[in-house]
Amino acid sequence: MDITILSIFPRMFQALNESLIGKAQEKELVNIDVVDFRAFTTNKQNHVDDAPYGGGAGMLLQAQPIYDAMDYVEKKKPGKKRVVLLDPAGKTFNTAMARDFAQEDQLVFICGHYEGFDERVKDLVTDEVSIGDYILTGGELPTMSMIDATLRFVPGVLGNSFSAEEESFSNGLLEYPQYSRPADFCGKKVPEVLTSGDHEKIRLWRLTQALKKTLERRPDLLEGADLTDEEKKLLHKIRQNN
Ligand SMILES: C[S@@+](CC[C@H](N)C(=O)[O-])C[C@H]1O[C@@H](n2cnc3c(N)ncnc32)[C@H](O)[C@@H]1O
Repeated sequence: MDITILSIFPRMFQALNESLIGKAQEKELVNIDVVDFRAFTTNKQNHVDDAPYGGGAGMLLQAQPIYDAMDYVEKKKPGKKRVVLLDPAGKTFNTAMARDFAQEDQLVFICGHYEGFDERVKDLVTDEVSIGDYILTGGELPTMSMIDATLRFVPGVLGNSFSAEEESFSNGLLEYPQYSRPADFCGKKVPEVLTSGDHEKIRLWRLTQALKKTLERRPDLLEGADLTDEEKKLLHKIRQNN
């Protein structure tokens, strides 16, 4: 997979050279390029922003440097691209989107700053995406979150290929509680079933806990979840006992 990031703060992406995403680049599972679109500005002062027509606070990123940076990317890497604009007014990023992005050969992220973009930049993009209902100073951190979440679904990126599928949200449920050694920590004991060695009992316990936790904390997830008959029965039981 090829990922290109358009940003005026390219150094922020050094974090992507660490940990599993760094290893994924070393293994050539993904190639990540950061293009500083300030390099494409045509004005002498190297400005990429200007005041909004009609007045108002703050400055907007101008269309020209971003259009020219996109032309450069297209020439360097021709082909179909998913172009994601970081925008608080966009669709909220989630696991389904991460899975979808992971299928693409070429992803481009355009990071905003200041008060955002000249509206005409939106003609270049396929998706406008937000990471939540809060405002950050720029699109760099949201881009890194999306890249991290997306690459988890690219085969080979995680050491254990099953782990992405077992996480919270991947099956519509929050993850069950987990424990590691020791079995008794300062009197806080691990639930007995987990040390029983009975795999079926453990599976059932985990599923029940995941359903309970989701019902308690995120009942909205259950509304859209595609539950199996077993999950429906367990959920019914949990609701009756509550
Ligand atoms: C200060 S914000 C601009 C906010 C904009 N004036 C608004 O009210 O929607 C600057 C840039 O940071 C990025 N950004 C900030 N919050 C974001 C979020 N929740 N999700 C995605 N991108 C965000 C976007 O690229 C945005 O253009």
